[in-house]
Amino acid sequence: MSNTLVQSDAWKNLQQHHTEIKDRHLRDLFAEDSTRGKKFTLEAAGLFLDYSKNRMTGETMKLLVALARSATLPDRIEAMFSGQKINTTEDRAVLHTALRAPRGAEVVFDGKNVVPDVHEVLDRMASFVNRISSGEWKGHTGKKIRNVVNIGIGGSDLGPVMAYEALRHYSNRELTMRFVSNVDATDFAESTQGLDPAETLFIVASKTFTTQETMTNANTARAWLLDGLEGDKSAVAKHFVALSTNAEAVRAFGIDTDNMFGFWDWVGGRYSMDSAIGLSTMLAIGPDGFREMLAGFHEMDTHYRTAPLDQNMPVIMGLLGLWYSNFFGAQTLAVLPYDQYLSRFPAYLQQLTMESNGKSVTLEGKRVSYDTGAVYWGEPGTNGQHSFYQLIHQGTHLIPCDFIAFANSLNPIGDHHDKLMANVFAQGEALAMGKTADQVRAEGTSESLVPHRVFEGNRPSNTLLIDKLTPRVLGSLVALYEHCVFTQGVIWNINPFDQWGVELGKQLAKAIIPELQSSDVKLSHDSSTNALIERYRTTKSS
Ligand SMILES: O=P(O)(O)OC[C@H]1O[C@](O)(CO)[C@@H](O)[C@@H]1O
Repeated sequence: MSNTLVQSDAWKNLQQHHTEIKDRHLRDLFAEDSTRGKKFTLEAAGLFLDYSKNRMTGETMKLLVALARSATLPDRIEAMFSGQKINTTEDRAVLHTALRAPRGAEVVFDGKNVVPDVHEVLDRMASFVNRISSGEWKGHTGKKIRNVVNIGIGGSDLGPVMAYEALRHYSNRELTMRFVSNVDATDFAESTQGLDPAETLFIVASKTFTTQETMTNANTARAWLLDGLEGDKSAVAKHFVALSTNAEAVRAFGIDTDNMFGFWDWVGGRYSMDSAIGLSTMLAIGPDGFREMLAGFHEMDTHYRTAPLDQNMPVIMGLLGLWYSNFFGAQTLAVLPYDQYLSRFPAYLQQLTMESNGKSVTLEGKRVSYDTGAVYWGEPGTNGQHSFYQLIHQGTHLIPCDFIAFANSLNPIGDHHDKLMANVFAQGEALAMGKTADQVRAEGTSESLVPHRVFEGNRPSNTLLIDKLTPRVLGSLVALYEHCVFTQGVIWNINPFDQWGVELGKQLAKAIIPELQSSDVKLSHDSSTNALIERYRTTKSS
């Protein structure tokens, strides 16, 4: 068991401070300091953060920053940016930040500047995108490509889908974009419904090019294409491209490596939406839009690398998240974007945060004696308000919230946007300030209903208030959360860049497939799994 963190002075100071602050109400903290709403704010890379509605004071922030310092966060940040092999369990560097380094920058890994390679792939992607959108690249029968289907899962799907949805306003509406991820055939069947194979391009996105779901869907796609094009195998070359680090497997699948866009093992799957994995994003918003997005990422990277810890947005958000997880016992964190275009942002963040920080051993392999990554979840506002906000306002769990809102709507129709924004401001205020029994009584509420209508308040939130959703802002926003995750991972002394936790299920599923396909195979699982498999065998129709 590793107790090093909880035995540190910085941790103990926070524990002591927590006993002093835990019962203080945000109402009082705001009443005591009229400048609070301006004091605890920060601007970086096009984002404005108001973190004043958190259960903290200036002293809390000092102690949290001291904890980050005692975990040598600045050194760890530098180790990541400079390409040290900080993903120790996989013996890899972690250089997603090099994917957005500007042309001409230098990021040396294994004695080689990787930035020219990054831009070489970006340039090839741009030229491919231009050929598709101009119609120069034609399908096998000479038709223009009008449909793009991205096949991938996890980091090879969630980032691309999220970015496509987020940047739809900027996208080429002549291209129909679909995304297939689940091994459930329904996903493939519904996503290809109504598409003409002669006008359809499949992007097979897989870092390893071995993932069961993706390879199954890619094989089904190939059969679907050939079926629609009279079985002519040479059609594959015009209708399939691959995004991968595994050229050999791409070739073995039958995709010409000329039609492959590569990346490197120093890019983790959930950190790859700005690599070749972003080809669907580039097809949607064009090469210039994609470069703008990369510039946003880079701006946030530079801020994270250079700003002092107490002025550093990812550090502050990471520390506040940790403050609630480790000192208030919060288990989850809600991400609530008040923008329909960010409807998939919470799902994207789930992989980023939970696959990264869902760990229970330290870098040295010892069981941690403290909680690590929180459960991230959310829905776009105002839909969530009519669903689960009840629990956030009046339930027994403390759920810190991140509100994400934009001053300008990309679809300014009537007074929708003022109403949307009134709601996000109201939610933050209601959560923090609540409504006392006296206030409820003053409204003439009968005494028996008073307890039901009281809002305790003192429920924390951050508000990111951004000018407008653009490709650049999306880049900054994603980088903000990436670095937030890293900040927490460093303090918890875990590895945010491996994902061994997904392996066991994969392994067992592989072994179960033949057991489902032949009743002759003897079952040797636990009695529940055996019985379920037996029931499946007898119930399935073919
Ligand atoms: O891109 P690949 O290699 O198909 O992997 C897909 C996803 O599978 C995982 O390895 C495990 O779920 C993720 O980390 C990754 O994003």
